[in-house]
Amino acid sequence: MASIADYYAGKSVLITGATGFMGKVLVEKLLRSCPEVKALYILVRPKAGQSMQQRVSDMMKCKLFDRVREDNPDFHQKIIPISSELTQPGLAISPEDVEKLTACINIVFHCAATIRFDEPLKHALQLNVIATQQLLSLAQQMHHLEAFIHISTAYANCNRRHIDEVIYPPPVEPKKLIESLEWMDDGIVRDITPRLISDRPNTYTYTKALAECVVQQEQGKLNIGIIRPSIVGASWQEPFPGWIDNFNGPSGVFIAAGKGILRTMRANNDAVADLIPVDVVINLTLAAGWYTAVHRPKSVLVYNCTTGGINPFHWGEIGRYIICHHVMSTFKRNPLEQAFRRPNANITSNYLINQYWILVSHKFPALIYDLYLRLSGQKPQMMRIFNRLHKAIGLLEYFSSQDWEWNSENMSMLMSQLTPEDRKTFNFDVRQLNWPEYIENYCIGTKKYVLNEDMSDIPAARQHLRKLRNIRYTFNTLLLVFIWRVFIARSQMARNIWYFVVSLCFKFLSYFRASSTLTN
Ligand SMILES: CCCCCCCCCCCCCCCCCC(=O)SCCNC(=O)CCNC(=O)[C@H](O)C(C)(C)COP(=O)(O)OP(=O)(O)OC[C@H]1O[C@@H](n2cnc3c(N)ncnc32)[C@H](O)[C@@H]1OP(=O)(O)O
Ligand SMILES: NC(=O)C1=CN([C@@H]2O[C@H](COP(=O)(O)OP(=O)(O)OC[C@H]3O[C@@H](n4cnc5c(N)ncnc54)[C@H](OP(=O)(O)O)[C@@H]3O)[C@@H](O)[C@H]2O)C=CC1
Repeated sequence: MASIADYYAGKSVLITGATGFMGKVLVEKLLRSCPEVKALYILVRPKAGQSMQQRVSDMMKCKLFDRVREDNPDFHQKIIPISSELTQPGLAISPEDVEKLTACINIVFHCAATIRFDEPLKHALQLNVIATQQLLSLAQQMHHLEAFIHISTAYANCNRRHIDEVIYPPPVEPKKLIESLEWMDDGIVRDITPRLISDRPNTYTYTKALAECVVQQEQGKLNIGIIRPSIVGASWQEPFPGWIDNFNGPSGVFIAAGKGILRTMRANNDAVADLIPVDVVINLTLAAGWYTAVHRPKSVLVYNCTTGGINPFHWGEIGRYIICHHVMSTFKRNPLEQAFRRPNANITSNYLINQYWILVSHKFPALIYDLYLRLSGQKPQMMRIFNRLHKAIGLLEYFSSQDWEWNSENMSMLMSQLTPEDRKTFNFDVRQLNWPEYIENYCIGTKKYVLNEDMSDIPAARQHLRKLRNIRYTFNTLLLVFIWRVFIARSQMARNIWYFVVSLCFKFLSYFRASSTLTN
């Protein structure tokens, strides 16, 4: 049977979401490990005043593509950007481009989505559901399409505890919801959103569940695979360890902890922290594309792409071993620049303890720092930063406080279908993942690739941490002296204890002085 790289040789691939975190890794891996691929058509929109061309050329300059650039400096010739805004009718693809795509595309990878947890329902529905529907109808017109791979999320059905590799009945018929929301104004939609999403935590997981249902309904004659990754983190091995480019999920938490801002977070110690490295997800996605095209399964195959059932790692372990020994020591060895305080974070499942630490370790220092900023004529900002952090952490806590069990038989089945060579090139065997090492590289990756901090500035960052330690010692000493003074002034007993301790110290001192004079 042809290897994965052989299969992709000469093929034209369509990718949505190629400018995003996972899309970029997908493009890079295809170019590097399937160098004979014919062309990658990527749907891109202009954004933030940048044209489509500008965005794509910026993307190709990214460090992620260093290895590909080394192998083939002309790799950009294989990338063909197609202007598209997925929220528009017909995905806003020009008729000429539609003709081009329908004539040549062999495989589609649909990665684009809004992954914001606080996205208004109408917009999340537009992008995650309606755009998927439109892309499927475009795919139906493609003359040479062999496989359509849809990226979903392992949390699409997070209202269940045990999640099989099946498409569950939708919470509501997607077409009916689309029709109903069409005539409702944004205010009404906002009011009914909590009732609609019901036992799901946000519009993201809700619309991703609806999208899976749409994929099933619109399957027609297409060969479809659905990939459901859990919490996608930095790369494990490829193209180099620790590559990450965003603040989503754990990355933002690690950065906030490394900056000494985040000191406490609520998580269930015994729950599985189902992180999955981005290169694992992409390797599985490419293998699934190959399998779907070659084996043409009759029904949609779903791949739960998770680690919990295979190589579990718990939030408690993160707290005890990783946070204490790795996140903090990693950041102390390779500290982030301009930290607010020395990194030191704890996770707890107890609501009240967490609230206590939020007050003592978040709000109180923020208040003092803002006071200092005000007094020195600057604009206060720390409280605002903490309010945003609390909002973000509040949205993540749903996922760190509960446990899910995913069946991942299709992932194992797919692995068994690969040649030994492909198993190495497209490795998604998470049994080999060493968590402490992975988390360490992840933290360094956030420093290098998200914050773009220079590793040569580490001595200055360490110096800054020492300065923060001295500030803390001075502050704690002053606080102690102040409390003691207040206490002494008010209590005769405290005064007596104080005089007793001082006279004891004097006695010891004179004893040692006398004994040292004797021995001399
Ligand atoms: C203590 C120990 C720790 C132990 C580890 C615990 C880890 C727990 C993690 C649990 C993760 C669970 C994730 C579950 C994932 C489900 C999987 C998926 O399918 S889906 C995938 C998962 N999906 C998600 O994860 C999405 C979740 N995120 C959201 O939904 C939103 O970001 C938000 C609502 C949280 C905040 O919205 P909003 O307030 O509007 O803020 P914006 O976003 O608009 O950002 C504004 C600006 O701030 C910047 N910036 C951001 N963070 C930081 C930072 N830490 N620092 C510095 N800067 C930061 C940002 O770059 C931006 O800059 P610019 O571009 O303007 O220049
Ligand atoms: N990250 C994670 O932890 C997880 C992600 N997933 C799934 O993986 C997929 C990729 O996620 P990820 O890469 O992290 O997400 P990103 O937010 O990094 O990327 C989203 C991509 O979608 C594109 N996009 C968004 N809106 C539009 C639009 N209106 N028109 C055209 N393109 C648009 C973005 O383009 P632009 O650059 O123009 O904004 C970007 O390329 C998603 O389907 C997500 O649900 C699943 C599980 C976990």
